[in-house]
Amino acid sequence: CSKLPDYIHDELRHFITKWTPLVAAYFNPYVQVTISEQSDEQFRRNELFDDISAYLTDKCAGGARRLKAELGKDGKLPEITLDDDVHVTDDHQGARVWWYASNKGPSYRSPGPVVSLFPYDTEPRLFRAVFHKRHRRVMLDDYLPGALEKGRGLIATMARERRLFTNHRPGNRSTWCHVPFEHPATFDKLAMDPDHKKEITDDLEAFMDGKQYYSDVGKAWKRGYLLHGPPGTGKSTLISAMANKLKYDVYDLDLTSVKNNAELRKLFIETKGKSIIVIEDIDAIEVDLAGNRKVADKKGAGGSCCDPLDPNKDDGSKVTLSGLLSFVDGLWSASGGERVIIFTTNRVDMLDPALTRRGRMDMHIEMSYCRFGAFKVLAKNYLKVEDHDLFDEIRQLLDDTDTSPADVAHNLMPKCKKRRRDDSDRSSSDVARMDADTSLAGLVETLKKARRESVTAPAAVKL
Ligand SMILES: Nc1ncnc2c1ncn2[C@@H]1O[C@H](COP(=O)(O)OP(=O)(O)OP(=O)(O)O)[C@@H](O)[C@H]1O
Ligand SMILES: [Mg+2]
Repeated sequence: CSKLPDYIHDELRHFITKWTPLVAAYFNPYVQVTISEQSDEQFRRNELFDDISAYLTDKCAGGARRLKAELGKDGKLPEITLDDDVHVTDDHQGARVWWYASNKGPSYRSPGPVVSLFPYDTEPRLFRAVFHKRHRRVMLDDYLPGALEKGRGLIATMARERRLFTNHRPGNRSTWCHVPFEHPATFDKLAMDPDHKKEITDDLEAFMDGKQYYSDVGKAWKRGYLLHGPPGTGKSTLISAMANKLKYDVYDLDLTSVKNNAELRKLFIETKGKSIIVIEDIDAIEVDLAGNRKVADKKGAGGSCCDPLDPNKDDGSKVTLSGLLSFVDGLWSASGGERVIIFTTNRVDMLDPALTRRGRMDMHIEMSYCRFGAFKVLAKNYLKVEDHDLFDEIRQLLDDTDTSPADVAHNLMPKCKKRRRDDSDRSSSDVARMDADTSLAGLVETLKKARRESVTAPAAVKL
């Protein structure tokens, strides 16, 4: 209507602008239903989008002209989904529906009245069903509910591949991309003090079974863990073991590529339930967060940081500590349902007190240097050895030195491969025993060297 000639006076222009779309809609015989990826009502991902996606993948993919294939879990069978901007048709009781998959937002309109089940606010992906209006009743009352239910059933029964997400910024927009999550870590293989390990697994089990408890006490069904310890002590490995135990997806959030709190909120909203959100090395991004801490101090942790007088105010150009904390245990933390939030750090003492204060994260887990209990797990994993003549000496050396499980594991690994190449004609149990002897002897030497160095190191510092 902006293209109407200038000589048309305002009243007529207003009339045309108001009535043209309505008249066009009246005569358009087609109805559209859109199902957006994002529900703006609940500020969470729209689960119906996933249901319909599963339904269409199963039912309609054969009719699509362009399909998107991603490698399935075993790396062989492709997982087929509709590519963006293609359509497929589906028939139900003599009525035909055209399904469109689109990544375009509000500007993407085709003529006809729109029944929007889940309206959108910012460029979500969406599915759009278009059908003749004489089939309106059968489509809305029968076909669509049936398709959604079938999709939900498919999701429930499908052994869904779990995913590892990370955020990135193609263009000027922050979004998640993913790869299959295939880390083999389990609690059985994790080298740590057995009592400590049991404490963590008990906590996770209580969380998994805690739906009713969380609802009864009026708490959001989420759990926060702060993992701290020196490099190579197994923090990332523990996260993978947790994800495998809970059967959750993992969202590895890189805060350095998040522009501001609004973008952070959008990323959180886009995460699904039954997921672990991880922010690794939180101490490394402390510079930005600490700057904004001054504001959080004034307002109270987790409070607003929009102080117009403060140079560190949330001016929409950065992620602030209070912005982050509002997802950890503020109002936003309840969005999206069952989830775990994990921070990791090498330097817990350097963290902002707002992050470490009591009650902020539900559990602080210290991953420590390798002592004998943890070593026994590694010896079993790598060498299949549960006892050995060198164990007593190794116990003493591990008590005397601060060696990370990663370093111990490194000592148990490479020599095995070397020996196997040299000794292909020996029996496998002989080779395994010799591997163990060599690796453990090598470990003893490494630990002795580390002990010597740790004794001389302080003197060197004084000089
Ligand atoms: N507790 C452990 N149990 C089993 N394996 C471990 C453990 N700690 C370290 N490892 C081994 O060492 C490697 C490095 O460990 P990991 O990446 O989990 O350490 P990290 O604590 O996350 O280190 P960083 O602080 O540098 O991120 C792992 O791939 C794993 O093989
Ligand atoms: Mg790590």
